[in-house]
Amino acid sequence: MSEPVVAILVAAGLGVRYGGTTPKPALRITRQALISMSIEAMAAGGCTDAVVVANPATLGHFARALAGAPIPIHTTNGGDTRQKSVRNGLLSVAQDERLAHTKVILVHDAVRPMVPAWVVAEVIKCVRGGASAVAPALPVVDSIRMVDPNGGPTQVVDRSLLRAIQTPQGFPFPLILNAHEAAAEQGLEFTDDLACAEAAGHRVELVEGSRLAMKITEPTDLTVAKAMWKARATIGHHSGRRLWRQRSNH
Ligand SMILES: Nc1ccn([C@@H]2O[C@H](COP(=O)(O)OP(=O)(O)OP(=O)(O)O)[C@@H](O)[C@H]2O)c(=O)n1
Ligand SMILES: C[C@](O)(CO)[C@H](O)COP(=O)(O)O
Repeated sequence: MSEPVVAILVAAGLGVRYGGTTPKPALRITRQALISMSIEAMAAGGCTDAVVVANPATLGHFARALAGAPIPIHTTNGGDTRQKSVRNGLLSVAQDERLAHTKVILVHDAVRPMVPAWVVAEVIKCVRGGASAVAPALPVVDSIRMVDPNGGPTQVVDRSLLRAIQTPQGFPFPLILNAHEAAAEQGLEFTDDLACAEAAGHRVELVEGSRLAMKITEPTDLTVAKAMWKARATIGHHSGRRLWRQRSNH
């Protein structure tokens, strides 16, 4: 049997910025819940198993979505930060007799449901090729300024050097497990797993991201995502690649 490629899907957030009573990963862009689309995207890109990290109180909302998944699903409880939720997912992989042998692990926000399979496949390929920490990234398109917290003048930032980081982020399994354990021991907090691996001394690599891998954070994002999903054949892959080639210097 071929070795597993495990996707950890973090789905235990409170969705404070989105509001409402439905857990964000149970919202819908199509007939499917966001969590369901995210799992299908991971499977389409080459993942063999998924670990869904969720709060026990909201797991019922995901039941139907998880029942129809194309790959085996494991579940575990979330923590009170994204980082703690990821760590719980990693520990559950380590405790599973079959999954513990995985070499490649992906960590994905359940609320990035439209990520194309080619992005997922590229992250897996890069880790298999020897990379320590991989994430999809996009050039920034707005002009950027840094504000002074003391009310001083704002400063322009060279946006050609900036990248917006997406998920899934990929790692060799023992490397990211150890990095999370070290962060927990030292009380370090990061906004993503790439930064966690980097703090443990590992080199970060960026691959081309996609506008379709947008994160559903606020209500407007769902409206935008619905429109993008309808137009997905024309989005991201071509225009995104052109932008990446012209501006990228990673
Ligand atoms: N304690 C947490 C916090 C976040 N997440 C997950 O991490 C992803 C990215 O988080 P975000 O979009 O910020 O979701 P929320 O934390 O739910 O949003 P908010 O910060 O507005 O409460 C989401 O899939 C979310 O469910 C998680 O599993 N556990
Ligand atoms: C992991 C992430 O999606 C990468 O861009 C991002 O850092 C999550 O941030 P959030 O504030 O937890 O949504």
